Amino acid sequence: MAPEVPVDVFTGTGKVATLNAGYSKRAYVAFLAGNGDYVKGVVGLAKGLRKVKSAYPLVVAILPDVPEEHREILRSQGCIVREIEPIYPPQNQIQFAMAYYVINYSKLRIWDFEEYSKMVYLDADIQVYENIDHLFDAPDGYFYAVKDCFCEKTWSHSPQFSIGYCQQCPDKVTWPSEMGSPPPLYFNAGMFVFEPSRLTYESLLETLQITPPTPFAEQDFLNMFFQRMYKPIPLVYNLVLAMLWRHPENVELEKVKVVHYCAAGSKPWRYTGKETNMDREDIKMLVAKWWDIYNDESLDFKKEDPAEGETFSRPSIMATMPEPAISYIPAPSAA
Ligand SMILES: O=c1ccn([C@@H]2O[C@H](COP(=O)(O)OP(=O)(O)O[C@H]3O[C@H](CO)[C@H](O)[C@H](O)[C@H]3O)[C@@H](O)[C@H]2O)c(=O)[nH]1
Ligand SMILES: O[C@H]1[C@H](O)[C@@H](O)[C@H](O)[C@@H](O)[C@H]1O
Ligand SMILES: [Mn+2]
Repeated sequence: MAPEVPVDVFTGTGKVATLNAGYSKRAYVAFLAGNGDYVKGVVGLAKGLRKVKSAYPLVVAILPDVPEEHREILRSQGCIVREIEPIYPPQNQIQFAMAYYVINYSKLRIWDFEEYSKMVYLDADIQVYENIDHLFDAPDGYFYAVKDCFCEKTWSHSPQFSIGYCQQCPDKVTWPSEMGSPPPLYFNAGMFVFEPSRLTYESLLETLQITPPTPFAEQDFLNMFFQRMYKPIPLVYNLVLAMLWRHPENVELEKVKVVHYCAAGSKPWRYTGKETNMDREDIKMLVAKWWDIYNDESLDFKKEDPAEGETFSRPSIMATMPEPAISYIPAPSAA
């Protein structure tokens, strides 16, 4: 039997392992496609990680269609920019929404980043408000992520939604026995802890080629692939905003460490306040909080900043290293 995850790993009270010998083998990783405004999300994230004094660098896996100007912005914010090749869905499966699938499946390339032993993946529309470096100390051999919520319209294609079942409150509407066994736990793939590995990477790509695309693209795929290794972690590590109005009884907002601006209309850099639920006070507060970090010039990366010592000088050195030359086929526009 695999060992249980020690509870204290997720309390966040433990010491941050800054001078850990394995330090250089740990990193956060985000993903960027296209020439649009998601680059703002990654910049915000880089500054947010700096604000909470994260000891580990932020690697950004980018598709070839990210313009040089945006790559430069990322480097100037201390990010390690790594170009990846696009991953296409299995042939003949998809006539429409191709860009959507290419964007999302390409994320699987991060399993190939074998120079890191452990990584924490974060979507560009995520912000980190408290240090989460202790997640790297979680035992190896598992896939850690936060359970998703099935209550938003984005889930209307699913049997869960059709009967009003959500794993966030599994006793409210119980799973009817005539529908078979209840669905396995399902995570949101905007944040997860994983171990890059060439073997896993190859198996992911191979399996993808025989897996028909489904509405939540790589999120559905990863849920299937890692079903048996999946360990849920507390929702403070990825607050999917819809939790605020769908399951307020499960949320203690002041304890939340990581916010995922994934609800329709909630991306801070596109926020207008007009969409459903976007006029809520908690949402306005969280959007303002994101902008405070984004606009805070004191959080801009300073190459020569000695105050941060070993833990920050290393990312700066790596950030100035040339990218490895990788050949690629052009990606479709991510618009
Ligand atoms: O034009 C784009 C679109 C997306 N992205 C990247 O792709 C990520 C996923 O897109 P969103 O964050 O907009 O989408 P959601 O949060 O609604 O996505 C959720 O569902 C997706 C699949 O449906 C993925 O699984 C994603 O990780 C999960 O959080 C972004 O954060 C960003 O890193 C870009 O770089 N450019
Ligand atoms: O990844 C998706 C997406 O982010 C949606 O916005 C959200 O409603 C879903 O719960 C999630 O699974
Ligand atoms: Mn997202």
